[in-house]
Amino acid sequence: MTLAHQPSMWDLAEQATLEPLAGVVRHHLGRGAWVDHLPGWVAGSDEVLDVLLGDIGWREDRRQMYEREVAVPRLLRWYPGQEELPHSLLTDARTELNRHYGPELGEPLVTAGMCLYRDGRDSVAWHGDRIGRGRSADTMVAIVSFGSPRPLLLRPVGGGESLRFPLGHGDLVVMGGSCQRTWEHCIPKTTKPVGPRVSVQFRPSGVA
Ligand SMILES: O=C(O)CCC(=O)C(=O)O
Ligand SMILES: [Fe+2]
Repeated sequence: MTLAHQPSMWDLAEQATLEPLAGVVRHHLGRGAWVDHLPGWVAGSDEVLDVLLGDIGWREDRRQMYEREVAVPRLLRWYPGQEELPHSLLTDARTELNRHYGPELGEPLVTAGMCLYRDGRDSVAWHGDRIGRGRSADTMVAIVSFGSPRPLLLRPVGGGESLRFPLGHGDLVVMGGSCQRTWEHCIPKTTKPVGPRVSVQFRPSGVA
């Protein structure tokens, strides 16, 4: 007799699941922007992180910076709507987000953009997701975080005090309303010793 095909207690305990989205809390930022935050949306996220940190086709992007071409300080993986996501939990997450936000958004979240922050030197600078319709129309960007906690900072376009949303393993944050036009967001670098973090961003098609 072999035990090889029996699920162990460990496997059972590690199954990733989604908590009810009803627990999400909305923060109105002003200027028609809001952020929904649900820490611990995904329970048992370790197995999802394991898959995301594997060989799923991460690539380094390069950008022109003045005279020089430099590496963007994070790895990227883009899933157009038709490509199967690397873990079924992520497919379920998109379905649940669409069930919850569909009536308010009026269209589905389709694409999944992923960022891998290898350590505290990786980051994303202040920006709004304004490629496509985010430039001119209200939209939503839903982000699920896996791995080491990193804060998402938001500040009003044109200046003002910044807000800080800690994003830990399994946490959900949704930026909605005018957020991409009237506010900017970033993931700052840190000198603290942090492990890798993967963010999965769901967006409607035509928003990036
Ligand atoms: O990693 C995050 O949570 C944010 C990523 C982001 O803002 C972007 O890729 O547009
Ligand atoms: Fe962004």
